[in-house]
Amino acid sequence: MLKIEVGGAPSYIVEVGSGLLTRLSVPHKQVALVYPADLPPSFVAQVQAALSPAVTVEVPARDGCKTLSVLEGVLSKLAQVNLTRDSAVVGLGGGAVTDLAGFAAASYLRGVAYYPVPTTLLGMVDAAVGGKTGVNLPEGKNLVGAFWPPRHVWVDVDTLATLPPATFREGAAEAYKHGLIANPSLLARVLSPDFVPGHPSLPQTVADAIAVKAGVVTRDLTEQNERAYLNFGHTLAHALEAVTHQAVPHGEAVGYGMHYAALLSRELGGQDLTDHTRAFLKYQQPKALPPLTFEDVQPYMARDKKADAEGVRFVLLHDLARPYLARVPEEVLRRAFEMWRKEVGPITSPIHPT
Ligand SMILES: NC(=O)c1ccc[n+]([C@@H]2O[C@H](COP(=O)([O-])OP(=O)(O)OC[C@H]3O[C@@H](n4cnc5c(N)ncnc54)[C@H](O)[C@@H]3O)[C@@H](O)[C@H]2O)c1
Ligand SMILES: O=C(O)C(=O)C[C@@H](O)[C@H](O)[C@H](O)COP(=O)(O)O
Ligand SMILES: [Zn+2]
Repeated sequence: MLKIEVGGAPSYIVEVGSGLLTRLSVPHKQVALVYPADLPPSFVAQVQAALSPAVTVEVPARDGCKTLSVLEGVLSKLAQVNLTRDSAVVGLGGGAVTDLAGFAAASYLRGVAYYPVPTTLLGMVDAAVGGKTGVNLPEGKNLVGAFWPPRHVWVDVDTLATLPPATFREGAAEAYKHGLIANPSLLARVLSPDFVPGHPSLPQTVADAIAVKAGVVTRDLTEQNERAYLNFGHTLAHALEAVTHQAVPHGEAVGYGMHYAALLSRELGGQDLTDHTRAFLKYQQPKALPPLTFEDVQPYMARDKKADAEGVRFVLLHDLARPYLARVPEEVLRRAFEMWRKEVGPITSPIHPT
């Protein structure tokens, strides 16, 4: 068992290990369990047996659950069973469900305890840790939400066995991102053939990727400065997700967006790290993008949460593990977008391999 402490008030522990689903326990009399409709039923059964939830709420798969109307349905279910303030919400599944369940916990009765149990690689290395919770609007990703840190996180790596390989590779994008912004040793480990469910080295790589995020959110929970670096690649990524109505999944959008951010970084005089982001795209084999112009994505990039009164800011890299925030002149954004668009065409294939 590996344990990572995340600082805060209060601090909490992320446990990484095997067989955790059957051993969950929380110090709350009433628990609400939220999970997606397509989750393997055995996961739900194991958590139900461990926690005896007062209410279980099944929600749509993927970002289909990250809407205000699904949130309303979840909150109503909690109210219908009279869940009290000393209760807890458990979110079991990928990052979409943990974002939704975390926001339900943050807003129900103005806040009850929240426990994520991530079952995707992306949820494990990123979404379940750090307390960003929320839902999407048609206007953009995660535009409504709250910082609501969990009380404890259980990362049961056994659950990755049922994850489709393409979904595993979606999560690899966020682990690779942690490598680029802070721990370059992760880069080769993520691309290694050993980075697969069941391999004995996987828990340590997952824990090291979590440790990057844990360190950042311990120092800057509410994104006053350093936390923005965790958004590397996300300005374009969120635009791709929103403009395609979530046809591009988050992890693939991040793979694409990291390559754009590496091109921008190089255009602004940074080290050329595009071989790294290109290597990641080759590994990830994302779905082909529809034909997109700069004008298609620009309105969504303008709503990025890193924007301030003076405009949008991008996370760029001077070099590996040397991130910074910068405004980028529009002509540079456009030039890099054209380079990116030319490259991602040939890299992608229209049929998503599994
Ligand atoms: N809060 C954060 O800090 C943060 C960080 C990164 C991403 N996110 C959000 O996370 C979401 C993406 O999360 P994701 O990549 O985990 O995708 P996801 O939550 O959409 O899950 C992908 C699919 O896999 C299914 N699934 C989950 N576990 C499974 C398993 N073990 N076996 C088989 N199927 C399984 C899910 O039900 C879903 O259909 C996006 O909404 C993104 O915005 C949030
Ligand atoms: O935790 C963070 O901070 C991140 O930026 C992690 C991202 O991987 C994640 O996608 C997050 O949800 C993006 O946050 P947002 O504030 O840009 O919506
Ligand atoms: Zn992300």
